[in-house]
Amino acid sequence: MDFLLSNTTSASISHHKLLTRSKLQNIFFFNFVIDYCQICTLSDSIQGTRHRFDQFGGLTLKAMPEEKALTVTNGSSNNKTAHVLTMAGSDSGAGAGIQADLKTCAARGVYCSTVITAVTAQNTIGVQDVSVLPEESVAAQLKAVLSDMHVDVVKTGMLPSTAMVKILHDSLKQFPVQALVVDPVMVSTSGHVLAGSSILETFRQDLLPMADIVTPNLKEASVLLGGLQLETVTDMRLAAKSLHDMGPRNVLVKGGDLPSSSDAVDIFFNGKDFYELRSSRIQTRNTHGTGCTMASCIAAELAKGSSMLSAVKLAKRYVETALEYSKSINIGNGPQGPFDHIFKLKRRNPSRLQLFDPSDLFLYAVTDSGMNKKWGRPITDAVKAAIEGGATIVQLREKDAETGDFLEAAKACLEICRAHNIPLLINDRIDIAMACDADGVHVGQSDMPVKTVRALLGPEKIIGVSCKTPEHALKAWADGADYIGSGGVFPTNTKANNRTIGLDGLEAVCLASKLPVVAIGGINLSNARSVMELGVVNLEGVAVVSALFDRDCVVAETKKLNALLTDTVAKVGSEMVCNK
Ligand SMILES: Cc1ncc(COP(=O)(O)OP(=O)(O)O)c(N)n1
Ligand SMILES: Cc1nc(C(=O)O)sc1CCOP(=O)(O)O
Ligand SMILES: [Mg+2]
Repeated sequence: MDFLLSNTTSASISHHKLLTRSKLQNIFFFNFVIDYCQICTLSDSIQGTRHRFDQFGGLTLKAMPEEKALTVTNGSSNNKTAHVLTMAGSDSGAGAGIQADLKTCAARGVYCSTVITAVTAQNTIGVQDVSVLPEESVAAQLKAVLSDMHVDVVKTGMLPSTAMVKILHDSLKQFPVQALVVDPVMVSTSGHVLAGSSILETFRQDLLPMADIVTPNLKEASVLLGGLQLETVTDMRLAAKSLHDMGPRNVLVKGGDLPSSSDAVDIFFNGKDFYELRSSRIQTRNTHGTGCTMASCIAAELAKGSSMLSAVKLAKRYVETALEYSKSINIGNGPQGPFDHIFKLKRRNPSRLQLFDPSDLFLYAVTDSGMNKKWGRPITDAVKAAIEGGATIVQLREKDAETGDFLEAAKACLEICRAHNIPLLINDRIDIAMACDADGVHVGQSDMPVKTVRALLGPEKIIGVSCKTPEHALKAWADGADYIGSGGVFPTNTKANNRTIGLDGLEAVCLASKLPVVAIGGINLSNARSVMELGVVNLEGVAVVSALFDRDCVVAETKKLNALLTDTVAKVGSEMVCNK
C-alpha cells in the first residue's frame, strides 16, 4: 500500500467557517433526499434545545500530540491500560457495530468498553429491526464508564437520536477524553438508513465540531454535504475540505465504493495537507463492518499514543489485511458477510493448546558444531553467550555430533535456557528432543514429516519447519507446525547446496503463511536490516548461524544484531504491516 503525500495545502479556514457553514446549510436544505425505511422511526427529539459546541462553544478535548511516534505496543505510554469507549449500536450478526469495535480493540491490544445506543437485528442479508435504547439508559451507560474507568478515546458509531448527541456532548464536557473519533453512521453497508433525516443537522452542527476525526464513507460524505455527487478523487478532496469546514480537526473520506478507481483510495485531510491513501481493492463479499472497524482501529491506535496520521495509516492496513485474510470465510447466505478481525489467531491451529510465542523468533541463534570446534568453544559457552547477547530462542544444530554427546550437550544447554526462560529446540533429531524434554524441534522438508513429529511430541512442544514456497507454508500450517523457517534469503556457506529464495521468495512465503516466519540463510549485520524492512505480515525475526558463531566474540555479535533488529523494527512500525 502506498501513502502518497500531497503538498496541496488548504487556505486557513477558521474565519470562513461560519460563512461556509451557512452556505452549506442551504444546499443541505434543498438537496437532502434520503430513503426512509422502517428504521427511520428512530427517535429524533432533542427536547427543545439544540446544543452548540466548542470550538463553537465550550467542550474541552485534550489535544493529541500531532507527530508522537507509535512506540507503544502494549497499552498506553504512561503504563495505563489504553482504553477506547465505543458508543454505537449492537449488530446481532457481529460483523459491525459494537461487536466489530470490541474485536478490533482486542486485536489491537486495547481495552474497549461499550455504550449501546440501539440493538439491531441484522445478518448478511440486511437490517431487519432496530430498537433504540432509552436516552436515560445511554446516559447512564456513559456515566458509569466515564466516571469510573479512565477512558483515552471515545469512538461513536450509530447515534440514532439528536438527544444522544447532546448526551455525548454533556458527558464529554464532564469527563474530558483525549480524542473523539466519529464514524457518522447513517446508512448501513447494505443500504439501510440508520439515522433519520432530522439527526443530519445535529451531526453537522453539533457532532462534527466535537470530533478529532470524522470518517465518512462516500455515501455518508455525500449525505452530509447535501447530496453532493462524489465520483472522483478530486471530488473526495473537495468533500474532505467541506467537511473540515464543519469543524472536525481531521477528516477521512473513505473511497472504498469509488466507481472510477481500481484501488481503494481514501482521502485524509488535517486542515492543512491532503494525503491520498491507496491500497489494492480486495475482491471479497466479506466487507460488512469495515467502516466501524476502521474507526475503532483509529481510536485504538490513538489510545496507545499514536499520532492521527499514523493511526489512520495503520487502521487502513489493518482493515486491508483482515479483508485479505477473511476472503474464504463463509458465514450467512446474504450478499455481504462479516470478516475476521482477530485474523492473527489463524496462525494458531485451534485444535490444540498453543504455548508458543511468535515474538520468540526475533533473534534465533542456531548453533553449529563445526564452528564451535573451530573457535575452541564448548557448546554450552556458545549458548550462554548468545543468550547474554540477546538471542530470543536457541536451536542446537549439531550435524556431526554423536548421539550420546549430543544428548548430554542438549541437557546442559536446556538447563541454561530454562534458567533464562529461552526456548531450546533441537534440529532434526526428534529422539534427542524427546530424551531431554527440549521445548521443540526444527525439521526440514526431507526430515520427519510434521504430522508425525506432532504425534510423537504432543500438542505442547514447538515445531518449526523449513519452507521455501507458499505451498510449503500452507502445508506446514495444516500439518500442525508452530512456525516456519524460510530461506535461504541470501547465499550461505553454512548449508551446502542450499537454494537461495531471496527477499522476494521470503515475502511470498510470509504473505501465504498462516504461521509466524523467521528468515534464515546468509543473514548478517550488513543485510539483516533489508530483511526486517520488508515489514511483511508474519515475519517475526531472523535466524543466524555464522554471523553469531563463526565470530570471535559471540556476545558482542549477538548484541550488535539485536540492536540493529530492534532499531529496524521500531522504524518499520507495527508488526502487522502488510506491504502492498
Ligand atoms: C530456523 C531454521 N530454519 C530453517 C532451518 C533449516 O532446516 P533444514 O531445512 O532441515 O536444514 P538443516 O538445518 O537440517 O540443514 C533451520 N535449521 N532452522
Ligand atoms: C541452517 C540453514 N537453513 C537454511 C535454509 O535455507 O533453510 S540456510 C541455513 C544456514 C544458515 O546459516 P548462516 O546464518 O550462517 O547463513
Ligand atoms: Mg533438517
